[in-house]
Amino acid sequence: MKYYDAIVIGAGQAGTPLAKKLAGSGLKTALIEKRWLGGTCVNDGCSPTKTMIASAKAAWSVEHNKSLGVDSGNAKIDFRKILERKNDVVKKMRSGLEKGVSETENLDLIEGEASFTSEKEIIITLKTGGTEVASAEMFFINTGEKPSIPDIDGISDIDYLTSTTIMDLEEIPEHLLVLGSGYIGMEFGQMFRRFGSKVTILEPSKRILKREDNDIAEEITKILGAEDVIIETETKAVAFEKKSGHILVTIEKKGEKSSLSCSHILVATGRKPQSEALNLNAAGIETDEKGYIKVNDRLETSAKDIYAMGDVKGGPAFTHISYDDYRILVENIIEKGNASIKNRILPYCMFIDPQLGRVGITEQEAKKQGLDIKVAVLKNESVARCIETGDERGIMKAVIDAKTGKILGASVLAEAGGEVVTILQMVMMGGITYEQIKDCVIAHPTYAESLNNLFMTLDQ
Ligand SMILES: Cc1cc2nc3c(=O)[nH]c(=O)nc-3n(C[C@H](O)[C@H](O)[C@H](O)COP(=O)(O)OP(=O)(O)OC[C@H]3O[C@@H](n4cnc5c(N)ncnc54)[C@H](O)[C@@H]3O)c2cc1C
Ligand SMILES: NC(=O)c1ccc[n+]([C@@H]2O[C@H](COP(=O)([O-])OP(=O)(O)OC[C@H]3O[C@@H](n4cnc5c(N)ncnc54)[C@H](O)[C@@H]3O)[C@@H](O)[C@H]2O)c1
Repeated sequence: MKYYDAIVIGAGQAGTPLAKKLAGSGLKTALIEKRWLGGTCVNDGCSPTKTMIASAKAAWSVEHNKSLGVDSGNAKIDFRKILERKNDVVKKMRSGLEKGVSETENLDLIEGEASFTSEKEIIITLKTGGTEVASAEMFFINTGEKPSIPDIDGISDIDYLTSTTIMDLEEIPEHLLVLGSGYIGMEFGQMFRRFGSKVTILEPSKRILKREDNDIAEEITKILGAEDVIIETETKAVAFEKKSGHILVTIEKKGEKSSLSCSHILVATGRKPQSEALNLNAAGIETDEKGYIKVNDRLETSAKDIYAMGDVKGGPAFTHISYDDYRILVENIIEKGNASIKNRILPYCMFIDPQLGRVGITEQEAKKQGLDIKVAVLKNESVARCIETGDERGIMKAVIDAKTGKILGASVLAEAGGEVVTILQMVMMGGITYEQIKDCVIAHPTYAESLNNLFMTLDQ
């Protein structure tokens, strides 16, 4: 048996930097990873998708540029090159992490799957075969999530794709049917449409992107509709059948059944925690009914000296949240501070084009909470920068506390929406009021300048 001061299970967005930091502080540390360093973000999530989305944007621009007076013919998609570039980006990022970990003193990387045998001990099923037992004073769990596959008649008989396997496809699907209109469904749907696939998105709910405001969802539906992405709401797939060369899907819309044929299916119906293999009961670690590890505001689990970080603890599943969990644990464990995840402002960006940058509360959520709010809304067709660059798609809005004038949340559906919303995030952090932004001198004609105009709408 090997003895450590700290064992980190899962080399995701929190696990890898935390293992390095713990080892750097003098603690004998082990990092256990069953697959690859970098976890979902680097290998299957943010980086590979955003690399491919950049290619899809380039393809779209070829056509769009014609409206700007630049005609470079028709876009020719070299899918092999797109995949090669994506693989190179992933490899480069992953090898940077491998180098960092291997050069860290006091840190052992053990490649295998960890499972608790008691509160202080784990067994690791090694990648190379065999097992190893290790014990530690402290454990940090960062095992992330994996795609959740709905139980639909015939699904196990078809070769459905997930967000992981779709990135290794060597051909562009002729007709991609996407189940689910969350971030994954929307990003891949638009991307493959731009590569030339026919794309149909099925969403059982009344509308797409339930967490977002209705006007934002409607605008996105319009934008994707203009690119011929077919979105069917209140529609679900109820059966699949493999036919020669295609998949026959029985769909149900408001109780009416019909069928459609497609070449590929992407299941993007949500993700579930990777907590089963951990045998959490053996360590007395409590989970919720879905298997997410329960933590308090300091990321402590129900078991003493065992912490959970990132997606596996439930809540918003984003790289920057997992990374912030790492920061909180460093502050509390190494620097003996008292950091908490309470009242953390939540920003995120959905990388459809134009991007949906989001921060804080939505209008629908504010109304649900009965807050006294003002809402500022501006269409991009009246933003100088958008008019000049020839891309007037989208809308921006902010939710404001009616009494204090402070910003509670914002949605920016625009080119560089993720960047513009970050300005509002900093405004929120600084407690700046909307009147101050309205009257702030901002360089003309930038996207940021539209924030003057957004808040001017409240004077009208
Ligand atoms: C297609 C896609 C696109 C995304 N795009 C974005 C984006 O643009 N922006 C954004 O902020 N977020 C994005 N996300 C979400 C983001 O990837 C995750 O929130 C982020 O990676 C944080 O994950 P994590 O640190 O909790 O764990 P992960 O990164 O998932 O890492 C967990 C690691 O633990 C390992 N592991 C699991 N169980 C065990 C075990 N028992 N023993 C040893 N190792 C184990 C896994 O192999 C994995 O390497 C995307 C996700 C997907 C799927
Ligand atoms: N840009 C980003 O930050 C980004 C990008 C991709 C993924 N992510 C992360 O990954 C997580 C998972 O994304 P996701 O899109 O898989 O999940 P999601 O929870 O965002 O969306 C899933 C969608 O599938 C629908 N659905 C459920 N069951 C269905 C069924 N049987 N058939 C059809 N539709 C069904 C749901 O109604 C929902 O709209 C996100 O919550 C996000 O945190 C982030």
